[in-house]
Amino acid sequence: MQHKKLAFIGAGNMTRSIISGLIHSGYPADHILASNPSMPKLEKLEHDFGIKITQSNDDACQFADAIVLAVKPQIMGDMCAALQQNNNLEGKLFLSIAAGLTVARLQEMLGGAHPVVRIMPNTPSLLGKGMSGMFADSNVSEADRHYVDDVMGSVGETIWVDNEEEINGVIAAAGSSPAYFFLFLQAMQEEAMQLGFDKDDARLMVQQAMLGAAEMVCQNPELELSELRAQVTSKGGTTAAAVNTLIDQGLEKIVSKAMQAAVARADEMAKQL
Ligand SMILES: NC(=O)C1=CN([C@@H]2O[C@H](COP(=O)(O)OP(=O)(O)OC[C@H]3O[C@@H](n4cnc5c(N)ncnc54)[C@H](O)[C@@H]3O)[C@@H](O)[C@H]2O)C=CC1
Ligand SMILES: O=C(O)[C@@H]1CCC=N1
Repeated sequence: MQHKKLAFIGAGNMTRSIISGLIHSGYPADHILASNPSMPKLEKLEHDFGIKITQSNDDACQFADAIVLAVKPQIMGDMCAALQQNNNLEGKLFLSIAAGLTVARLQEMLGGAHPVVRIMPNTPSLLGKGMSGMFADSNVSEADRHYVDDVMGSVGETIWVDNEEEINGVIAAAGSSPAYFFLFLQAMQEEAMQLGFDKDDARLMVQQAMLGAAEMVCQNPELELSELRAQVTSKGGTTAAAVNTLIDQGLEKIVSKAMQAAVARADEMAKQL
């Protein structure tokens, strides 16, 4: 992997996840810098990964060849305005992980047609099990696309989309979706407790079932998901009773509506921000 000087502006959950992956894949710590207004998260990053830290976004900008914009979408405008006012941004590559901010909007915020890659990662990146969907602006070079693919590949799987609107689909399918699974597990844990198990046993059962199911999905790419389901479902048995209830109660429609709501919210954020 190419080792550009890489700065993260905003040292929150996603920044920590990506830095952790980079360090574990051998990216030199002295080529990574994170900036944040307050010190505690920075100090933890410095302690855990040996990276450089600063409370000044301008210092971060001056250090870097590539800059990850990793603040909440709502504060991106003010942050970028200060960045472009105080620094020469020519020649820098920008990576944005903010939901709902288009490349055009980001370039407006940065005050020029700088090369921007939009990335939609997810929190399992923290464990190296992330999923990132990416879109590159037309003025991002092939070498820089490879670089960004390597960066995000250090924390999980990557795909590229050709049309920027598809990033909102990535949000629905991967960025937000860990939360859907957590909700499903939470509902299962609660019902297992109703069935008489204590909280810990209830959690152990549902989490282990999900882990095993996920592994089966990943290790059998040639099998359709419906086939894996069929393998558990004995005719006239207990699984059929449960799965038919989920289908009859409209699970598939609910999932579809939930994902559409995520896309709609991303569209709405793109108009507001
Ligand atoms: N959490 C998630 O599952 C995902 C988050 N994202 C995106 O990642 C971005 C960051 O999200 P998180 O890491 O979850 O948020 P977070 O709240 O954990 O981190 C944001 C950090 O930015 C810092 N910050 C605030 N103002 C700043 C400024 N002016 N300059 C520098 N740093 C500043 C905050 O102190 C905080 O440490 C967001 O834009 C979000 O849309 C994208 C995909 C998944
Ligand atoms: O909820 C959000 O807006 C962000 C983007 C995807 C996951 N978290």
